[in-house]
Amino acid sequence: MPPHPRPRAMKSPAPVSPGLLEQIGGLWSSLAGVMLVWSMLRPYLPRQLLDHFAGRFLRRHARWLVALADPYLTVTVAEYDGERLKRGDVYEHAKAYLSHRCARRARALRAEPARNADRFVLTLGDNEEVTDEFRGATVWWHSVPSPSRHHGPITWYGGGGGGGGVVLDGAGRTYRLVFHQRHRDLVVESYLPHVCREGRAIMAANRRRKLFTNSGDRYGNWRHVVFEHPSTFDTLAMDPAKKREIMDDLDAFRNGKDYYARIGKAWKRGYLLYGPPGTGKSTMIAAMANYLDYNIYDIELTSVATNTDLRRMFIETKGKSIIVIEDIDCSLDLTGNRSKKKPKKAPVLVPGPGPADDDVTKAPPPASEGEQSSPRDATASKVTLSGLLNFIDGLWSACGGERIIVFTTNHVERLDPALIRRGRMDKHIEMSYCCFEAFKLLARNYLAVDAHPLFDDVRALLQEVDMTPADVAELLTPKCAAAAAAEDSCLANLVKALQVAKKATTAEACGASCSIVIHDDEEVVEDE
Ligand SMILES: Nc1ncnc2c1ncn2[C@@H]1O[C@H](COP(=O)(O)OP(=O)(O)OP(=O)(O)O)[C@@H](O)[C@H]1O
Repeated sequence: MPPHPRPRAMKSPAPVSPGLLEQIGGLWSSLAGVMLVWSMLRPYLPRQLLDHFAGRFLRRHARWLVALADPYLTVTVAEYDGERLKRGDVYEHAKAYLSHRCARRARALRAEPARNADRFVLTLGDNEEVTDEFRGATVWWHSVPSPSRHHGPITWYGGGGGGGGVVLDGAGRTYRLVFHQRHRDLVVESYLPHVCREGRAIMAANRRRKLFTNSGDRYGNWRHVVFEHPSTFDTLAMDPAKKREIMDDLDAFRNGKDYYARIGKAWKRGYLLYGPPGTGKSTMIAAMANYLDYNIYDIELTSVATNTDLRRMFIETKGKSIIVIEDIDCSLDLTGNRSKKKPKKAPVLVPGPGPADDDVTKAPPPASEGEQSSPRDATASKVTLSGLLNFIDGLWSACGGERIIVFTTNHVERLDPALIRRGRMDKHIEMSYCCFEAFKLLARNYLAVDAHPLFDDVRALLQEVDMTPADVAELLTPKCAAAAAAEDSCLANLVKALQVAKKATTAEACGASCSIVIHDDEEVVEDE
């Protein structure tokens, strides 16, 4: 690289005609005349004018000479753009395009996992070169490895004649595209957009949904597994009208790129899911991801050291993703300075607003009475409420776009109003106890029944008793796959459990002691 033009075939020299010799002689005498006039005029011309003329003349002719000697131009596509904050989209597209189009012809390849877990994708290995044809033009792609492991900046330089380029200082791989200068317009205006378009389509086809987590990583690095949760809106038991409303909201968000641009809002949306344990908050998140075909980033806030780490983690997330903080009331003291209430799991916290970046240097507040059992050591999270607010809707939160942020909590009343106000958490969804419509869906999914004589009993009891969808689902699960008429026994057992729960509620209301035991053999027994 760059490619060498093919040597021309040798020909025997043609005899020089006398006319040509005469022309060359004339040219020389004209040139001599110009030089003579120039040397006579030169002492009378101003110095600046001479310098200016000489500079321009030399520059122009140097470029011309370079282009004559090397007519090939170079475009570099770096793995990291924006000073290494995130991997460049163009690089990803080029990589997908090359693995699809050209990797078959390459000799050095790298294997990466594909959508289907049993398969892998081959990409260009380091220093590998392949050719591609586009509308009659030949171009060359070269994969340049990172020159060192040292993390340094990317420096761009403008180029003349041979084109621009990039100086890499350990900033990831680079693809170098080389082509003849006569194809410049074709490459810039048609070929590169074609590469991006094709690459994007290939990436979409190969995409495997991923579940990312930072859990257990003090430096806030994302690790992922393939996301394969089977929950969908079809299997999610909840009031159908409410479900439809959520799906419409998600559709509006997914198709709302232009709308968000028009109203000047970052393309993101916050969902707050609240309700008792077992009402399907996590199940709803999985259904949302499956419905939108988005990745999930599950943030374990107590594993994030500082607000700066939180911001960096956010920047590293990609578009088309759901960023989740589960049980947010347990993660931090999110009441800021407004309340003395302590978080359930009591991680170390730094109260108060304050700039997001300064928190690294803040000393943790002294442990108050009752907190001695959870020592505030150096490894504790220093993420603050202000850092979290910044994460949700600060300036950085707008980068990338197409992100949904979901908080879940069992205790919505414990959260600071600033955290969940509209605009931050745009949609508040209460996940409540099982209603009859939700039960019907569970009965259809778990037992394949749409109607049964016991349905009326279940309807009446669910109006009086609170039972979570998780409990209903458990009672509707046949304990033996081969059991005949499983629906009869499961539904009967559910009715019994609801009756016992109703009695317990009544007894509790009148102060009597009562406990409910559900034995493994599915018999619901009441102890008084
Ligand atoms: N609405 C629902 N529809 C279908 N299944 C449900 C629903 N709610 C709960 N389940 C069942 O109960 C199990 C637990 O539900 P899930 O973890 O989603 O509840 P949660 O509200 O997130 O609980 P927690 O607050 O304890 O995290 C799920 O695996 C699912 O099988």
